[in-house]
Amino acid sequence: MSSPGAAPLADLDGRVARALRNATAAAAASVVPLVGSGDGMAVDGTAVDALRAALAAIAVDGRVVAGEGEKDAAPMLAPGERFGTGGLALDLAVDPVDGTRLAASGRDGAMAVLAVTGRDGFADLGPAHYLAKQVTWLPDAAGLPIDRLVARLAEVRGAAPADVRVAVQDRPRNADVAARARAAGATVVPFEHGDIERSLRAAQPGTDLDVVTGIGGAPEGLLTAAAVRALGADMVASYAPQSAGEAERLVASGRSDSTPLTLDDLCPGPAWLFLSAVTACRPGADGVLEAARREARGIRVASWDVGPERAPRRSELLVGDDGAVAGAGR
Ligand SMILES: O=P(O)(O)OC[C@H]1O[C@](O)(COP(=O)(O)O)[C@@H](O)[C@@H]1O
Repeated sequence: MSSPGAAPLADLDGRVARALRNATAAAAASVVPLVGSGDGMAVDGTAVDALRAALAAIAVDGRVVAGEGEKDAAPMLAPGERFGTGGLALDLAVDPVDGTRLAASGRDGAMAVLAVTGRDGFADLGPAHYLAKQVTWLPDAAGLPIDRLVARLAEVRGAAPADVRVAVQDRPRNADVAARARAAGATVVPFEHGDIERSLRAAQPGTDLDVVTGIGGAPEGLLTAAAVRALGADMVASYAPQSAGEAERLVASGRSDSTPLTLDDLCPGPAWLFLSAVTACRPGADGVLEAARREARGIRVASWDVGPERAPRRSELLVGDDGAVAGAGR
């Protein structure tokens, strides 16, 4: 959480924003040869190396606060790692590939994704690997019991409960919340991996999803919170340890799984999220971001980003074999 007196970062220089977006493009491009390889560790390791190299050259005083990988013992950018050549103080949450197993098996929904905010602008989740999360586009609605949330969304949309679509990651730990959403009359949309992609859609009205709920990865929760903040949507979370060891570490760090984390706790100030598709992704209502693919002049990558007080933007980029990124005119 923001340290007392820390001013939230109000703006991001356009060059820094482009460099952060391009870092995700470099990561996505780096794993193109590994899509469908079956080797998830190689996917993560290659993306981490590409991201680390790209981040090193950005003119910021950067600090990693959440880098997905610890719970799966996968290569990762480690919390506390510094990056950049100096300048604006930024904190970074990053998942070099959300959907590693999707990329390794050549399925849709894998993306390189990072989010930034000002120094101390993300919650410190300590040793948490998992969070219970609820995300919805309806402001001030996250945290309602799922039956009341479904009823409220149906009322606001002037729709039947069955038209309210609730995405739940298909895991035994989420069976109860999925059953409660179904009992409330909602349509439950199970998914295997990629709760950031689903949360981005649930955080925007007019997509195929109204809610994401259930337990998923903790770093993904901070990335989601940054986007939810930028999109003006709502989110709550709580610690949800999935092993005795995780529970013990949480308690030892002074955290309790009964502590609700609101959006103001998770990401209180302005935040920016940048992503690039590894395989085809759908971050919003405005169609598919195509999978990164090799062309004669380099690897074409589709990116998407969102920041405070502006609509999401899409860009097409070309990543050269030297890692240099340029706009890709057709
Ligand atoms: O697969 P688990 O252990 O249930 O963890 C859930 C998390 O894993 C993912 O499905 C995939 O994450 P990674 O590809 O980064 O490992 C996330 O979207 C989700 O938050």
